[in-house]
Amino acid sequence: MAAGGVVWVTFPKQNLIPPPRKRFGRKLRTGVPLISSTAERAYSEEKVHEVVLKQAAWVKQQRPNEGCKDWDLLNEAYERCGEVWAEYAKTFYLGTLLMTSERRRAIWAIYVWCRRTDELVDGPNASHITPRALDTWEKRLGNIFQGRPYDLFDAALSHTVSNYPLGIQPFKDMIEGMRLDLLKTRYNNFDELYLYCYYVAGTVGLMSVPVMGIASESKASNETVYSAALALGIANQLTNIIRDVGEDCRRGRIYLPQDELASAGISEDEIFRGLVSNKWKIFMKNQIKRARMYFDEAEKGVAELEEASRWPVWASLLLYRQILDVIEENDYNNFTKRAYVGKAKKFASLPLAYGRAIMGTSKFF
Ligand SMILES: CC(C)=CCC/C(C)=C/CC/C(C)=C/CC/C(C)=C/COP(=O)(O)OP(=O)(O)O
Repeated sequence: MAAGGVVWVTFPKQNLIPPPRKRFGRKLRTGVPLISSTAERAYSEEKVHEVVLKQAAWVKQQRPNEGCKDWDLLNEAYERCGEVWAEYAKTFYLGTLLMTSERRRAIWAIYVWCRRTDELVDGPNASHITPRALDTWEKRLGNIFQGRPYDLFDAALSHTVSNYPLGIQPFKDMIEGMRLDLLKTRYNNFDELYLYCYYVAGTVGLMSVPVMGIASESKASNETVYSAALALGIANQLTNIIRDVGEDCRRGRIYLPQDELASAGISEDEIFRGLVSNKWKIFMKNQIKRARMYFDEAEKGVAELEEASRWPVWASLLLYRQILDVIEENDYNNFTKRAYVGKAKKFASLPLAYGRAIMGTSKFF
């Protein structure tokens, strides 16, 4: 776990540089580039250096009189992270809006790095991504932690890891999850699936705690709080997997445990055909039950967080948990119906989340 490995780095301000826009492949609706696929595939250390020099020159050229105020660039870096996060994480974005601004920015920077990492194997250029590209990404991660960011998004994270006691291990583990995802399209049993969920989402829980903060009055051990955070990541990912069965199998991936599918008598052919049979419904009920168990586990830890972080965490927990309710309402058709929590429902859960946050427990609300 991340709790022990605290890494402090000094952030070198002169490295705050904008990304090489032209090289970015994918653009979001807001025009924000997300990942530089060509660069990810082809860049070498020398090329990076060359790009960095070009960018530094660009900065000077753009702001000749201003003398390139690093603080402005840093703000821009965080703002861009916010834009990406708003575009991508519809469910979690709302929760981050409830945080203090400093924490919100840090969480955006962390989550955007996670999103970009995920995008390497899940995005439009995924077919070009090799284990070597992930090695390069990991090297770049090391540079971020040493205060040598490559682009603007990295710069925000570099600043964040210098501001909060974040360890590098969960970030590395997430890259390991991507390595796994490159090679693996089936999971034999829940143990294997759990490991995958840890890599791709449990790690996010571990990264979040140092930013959210543990309440000074909390009597719980660090392990308890980190376990709850890990459980929330696992619960979210299991929910995600249950929600996206149809979408994933169209990409040739089945994350559901093979042994459990076999015991339920469900064949791959039925999954590919999107058959919502009775046995599928029973199987789904059990998968949902397990995801809820992890949510329950996570709930126990929220009250241990700093007060200002409880509401946002409760909000995102309740929002994501509701996806499971929608799957039930959709009568377990997660092949062609996307379980979606509408805006009205989302906003309706905010007072409930607030109530839980101030009572410090889930009992009364
Ligand atoms: C409970 C305690 C003690 C702390 C909280 C620790 C936290 C914040 C844990 C949450 C970790 C987290 C946000 C994991 C992400 C997992 C996940 C499945 C993300 C899916 O992201 P998207 O697919 O982009 O989201 P959408 O469903 O909105 O599309």
